[in-house]
Amino acid sequence: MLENDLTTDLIVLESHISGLFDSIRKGSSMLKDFQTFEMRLFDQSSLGEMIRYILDSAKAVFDLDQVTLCLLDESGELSQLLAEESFDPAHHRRLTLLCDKELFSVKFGYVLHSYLGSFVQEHFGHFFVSDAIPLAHIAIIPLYQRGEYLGTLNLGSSRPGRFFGSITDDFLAHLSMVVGICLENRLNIETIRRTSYVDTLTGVNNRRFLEQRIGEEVARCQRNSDPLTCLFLDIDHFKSVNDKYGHLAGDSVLSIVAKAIKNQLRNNDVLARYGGEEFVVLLSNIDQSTGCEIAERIRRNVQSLKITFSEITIPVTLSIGLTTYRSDRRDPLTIAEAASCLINTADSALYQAKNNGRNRIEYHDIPRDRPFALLKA
Ligand SMILES: Nc1nc2c(ncn2[C@@H]2O[C@H](COP(=O)(O)OP(=O)(O)OP(=O)(O)O)[C@@H](O)[C@H]2O)c(=O)[nH]1
Repeated sequence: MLENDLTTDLIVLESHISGLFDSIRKGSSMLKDFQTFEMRLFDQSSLGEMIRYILDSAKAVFDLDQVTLCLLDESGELSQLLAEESFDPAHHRRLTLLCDKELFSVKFGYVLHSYLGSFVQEHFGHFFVSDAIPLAHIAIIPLYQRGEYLGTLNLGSSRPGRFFGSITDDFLAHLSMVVGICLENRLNIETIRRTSYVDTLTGVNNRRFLEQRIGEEVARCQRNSDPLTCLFLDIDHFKSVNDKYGHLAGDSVLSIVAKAIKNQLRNNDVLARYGGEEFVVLLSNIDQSTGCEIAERIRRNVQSLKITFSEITIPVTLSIGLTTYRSDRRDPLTIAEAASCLINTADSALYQAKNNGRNRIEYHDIPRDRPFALLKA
């Protein structure tokens, strides 16, 4: 009798131990998956990739039926950064961006603590996509970074009781922290990258950006045998604007002229402040005659600007030099040579426009020989 009882106890104990080992194995395999997820998350090279990775991979790694993200985007910065990557949030239903803090608060409520529990459509429906697998249990985890509320990460499972227990609480708190840090870190990197290419006074791109993009534009033009037109633009007698009206007035003129030039261009054209009162424009797939029309349109538009500073009207004109590059398959220039050619030839055309009286455009052909080695200093 006693022997039977002992045997039964032993079997129960063995089964407990085996269950315990199972949970340890499961826990350790989950920990490993989570570490891999974390490492890959840190490794994503753009904001769009990171969001895609969270939405797609978290679902598989944590064996879930739905993962969604709701992010607060008050300044519109997130939308803009994603647009630059051609990531259209409208095509990603599991990502919600809300720019209105009030609306975020009304629609989502400020989720200050994680919610782990049953899915109730009327309360939590807006956090998830409705036409997917029906959800039974959900975790809504707030994302913070340095006290700033970023939004929520929302996990859904069709299994009742999927998110349960103190280990889950700790795990979700850790997940929330990691996702929050990664998102903010990526946002900071993208913001620094963007601002390092933007001229702070005029808001257009700077010379560093041009030097990077010109190679890409030349390569594209060589690949597709398309023309590439380059405009070199310089405000006439700008020194006397500063001398007569003051440096602040000069700054204002620079900024207004930059915007006026930009308004005459397509979205994908490159406009950069090259330095001082000089700007460079790259028009991809634009030939000489259309390039001259665009340059003339810019010149006329700037001449007709009514720029006032402290109630004084400041007359402003531009001189523009331009050139068009077409790659020659028989004697192709290297990308660096073609880039130098474009800038130097447009600059020499600008020099002629200045000599010929200013407030005019001049076109120069790219020279046939190869005299150019460096970008204009
Ligand atoms: N206000 C202001 N002035 C600047 C800035 N950068 C350069 N300048 C001024 O731009 C002026 C350029 O003068 P110049 O190169 O002599 O040319 P210009 O007077 O425009 O004469 P032309 O080009 O020959 O028509 C200089 O006085 C610079 O100090 C800036 O960011 N703000």
